[in-house]
Amino acid sequence: MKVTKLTTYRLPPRWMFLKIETDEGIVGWGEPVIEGRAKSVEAAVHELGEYVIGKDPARINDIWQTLYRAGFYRGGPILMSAIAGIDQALWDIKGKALGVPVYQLLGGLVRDRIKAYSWVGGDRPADVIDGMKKLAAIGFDTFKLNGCEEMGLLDNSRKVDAAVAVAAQVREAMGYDIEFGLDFHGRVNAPMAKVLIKELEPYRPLFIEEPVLAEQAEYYPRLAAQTSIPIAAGERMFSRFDFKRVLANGGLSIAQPDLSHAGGITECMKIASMAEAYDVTLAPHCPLGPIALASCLHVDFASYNAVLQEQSMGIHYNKGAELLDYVVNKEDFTMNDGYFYPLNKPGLGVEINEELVIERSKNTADWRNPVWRYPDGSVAEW
Ligand SMILES: O=C(O)C(=O)C[C@@H](O)[C@H](O)CO
Ligand SMILES: [Mg+2]
Repeated sequence: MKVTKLTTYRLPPRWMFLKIETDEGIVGWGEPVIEGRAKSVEAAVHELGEYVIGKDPARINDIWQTLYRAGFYRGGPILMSAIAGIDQALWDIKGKALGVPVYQLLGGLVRDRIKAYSWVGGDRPADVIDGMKKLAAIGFDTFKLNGCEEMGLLDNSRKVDAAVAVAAQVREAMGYDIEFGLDFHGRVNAPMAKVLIKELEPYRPLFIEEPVLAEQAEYYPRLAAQTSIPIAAGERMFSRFDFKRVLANGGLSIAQPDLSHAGGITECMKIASMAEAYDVTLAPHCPLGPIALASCLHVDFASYNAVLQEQSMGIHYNKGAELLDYVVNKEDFTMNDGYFYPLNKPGLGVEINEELVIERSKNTADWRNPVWRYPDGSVAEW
């Protein structure tokens, strides 16, 4: 079998799908994207496609290593997201060619279901209680919300109290029947992270995500030493080489590689194994679409240390399309009592409505995240 063509579709809400065709008629789908830099990743996919067209799609490891090493420069969000989408599609092809779901090719099921969590509250989480109650009514008991709005490099008690008040309201309204992670989203710098985490301790969030930016990961062990709240990070780490120093330095309790940013299934399986060696759990980051989610699920069902799966149903970014809009086999993604179950169809197990993808990819908007600024006019981390 040989790869014959790569086609990319940028489409609402802010996703990109990649279709890889072969000379035997088997097609694989991947989801390479960096939210807000889709055109850059699209260009990278087609540059890297030169190393894929004409090759045997079964040789995933050789193709992955070639894509990573052959161009001299490596790593980073753009190239690793392009590799991720190509890798996902190659696994999809391999599973379809052999007639088995990808998790079987990764060693088979290590669990029967994986707990999902849902976002509530949007960019400026004020009233998250209604959202939690609606989702709790359909079985969710685990949520994630932004831990704060803009937080100045040195901010005042009122801003800290406003952030902590949201966590207090959640516990007041929902008690301990639910769990919630707080995503600091990289908005908080190290001095303020120490202050904010200390004030949040009494409300026992399940984890604090990106307490500081990945480029400040040397603070993870220091922050972990001051709190019992588990530290989570990984969406802005793009290979096992980015994770290795963070894991070795300690402080991380939950590794959150993104299957569409960190080199795909091949790389994230290696990251999962590295994390397990350091007694770090796995909770793949996934605010994206169905192919990214399916790739996460196959890794979850083959990785012992997988504990939670993010999914984008109802997420505040999904304007213009929802998680399963382009999926034919929606029923396979049903979340019963807040859990996902294995995708058992051959390959990734996602049947794409290609006609709708082609239609919706025409003239699609090029999503950008908002640019925030502090009161003094300087740019703030979003
Ligand atoms: O889902 C998360 O944990 C996020 O932090 C969302 C962020 O990754 C946006 O997708 C960036 O555009
Ligand atoms: Mg996050």
